[in-house]
Amino acid sequence: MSQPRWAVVVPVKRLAAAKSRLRGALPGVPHEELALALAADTLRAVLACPAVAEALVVTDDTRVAAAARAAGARTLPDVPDAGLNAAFRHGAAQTPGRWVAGLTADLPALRPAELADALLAAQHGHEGVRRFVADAPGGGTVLLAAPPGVDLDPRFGVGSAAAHAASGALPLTGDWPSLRRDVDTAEDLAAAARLGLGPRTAALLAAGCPAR
Ligand SMILES: Nc1nc2c(ncn2[C@@H]2O[C@H](COP(=O)(O)OP(=O)(O)OP(=O)(O)O)[C@@H](O)[C@H]2O)c(=O)[nH]1
Ligand SMILES: C=C(OP(=O)(O)O)C(=O)O
Repeated sequence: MSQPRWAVVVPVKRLAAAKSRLRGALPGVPHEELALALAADTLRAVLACPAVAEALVVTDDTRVAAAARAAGARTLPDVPDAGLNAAFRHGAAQTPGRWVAGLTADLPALRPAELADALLAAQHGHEGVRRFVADAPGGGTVLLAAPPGVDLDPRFGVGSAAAHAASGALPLTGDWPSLRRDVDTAEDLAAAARLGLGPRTAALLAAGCPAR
């Protein structure tokens, strides 16, 4: 049987408001450039992943949308003032009958092979059940996956790993350091740099004064 190929929904907040906890992490680098680089490197890995048929970027940011389309993604505007989970639902609604995953856009060290491995793991073992990958600290979620015909039902936000588990999703337990390494703070950025950053974020780190 050939492997199903996934639709991956990647929401990105407006750059001026995004990644507020990272503001000032790279002195000399405009914050919006850093927020854009994180999303661009995440998307680059998604589009390079052999398990992915389509990336859908949900954003109201014109720079993000232009960069996403140039990279080969489809784009959709946000649901006005509805937040992150509405963005995931909006994207997932465009992919009826498909294997669909929601992924946060703050994974600048993401390796396509780790994403492929996690998506493969999500396809096996538990028919008709949503699966999720917790972030490295364990409280958050980086990936939520649903089989065809199953509502993605995203519960991202503070404590989302527990919220996803409570809603019936099962955790995926693979060792995927680059997938689990979301970047919210300067310390997270330093940890992602130790794993190896994508080119856009790496270039900014080289230009700025990196967090230690
Ligand atoms: N489209 C869209 N994406 C969002 C929204 N809120 C968060 N995101 C994205 O969801 C992902 C995870 O969110 P967070 O880690 O909380 O990122 P954030 O809200 O930009 O960061 P902070 O301001 O530090 O909380 C990031 O890739 C954000 O760009 C939203 O309202 N709409
Ligand atoms: C939105 C989330 O990300 P973070 O906790 O990194 O803000 C989440 O983990 O559900």
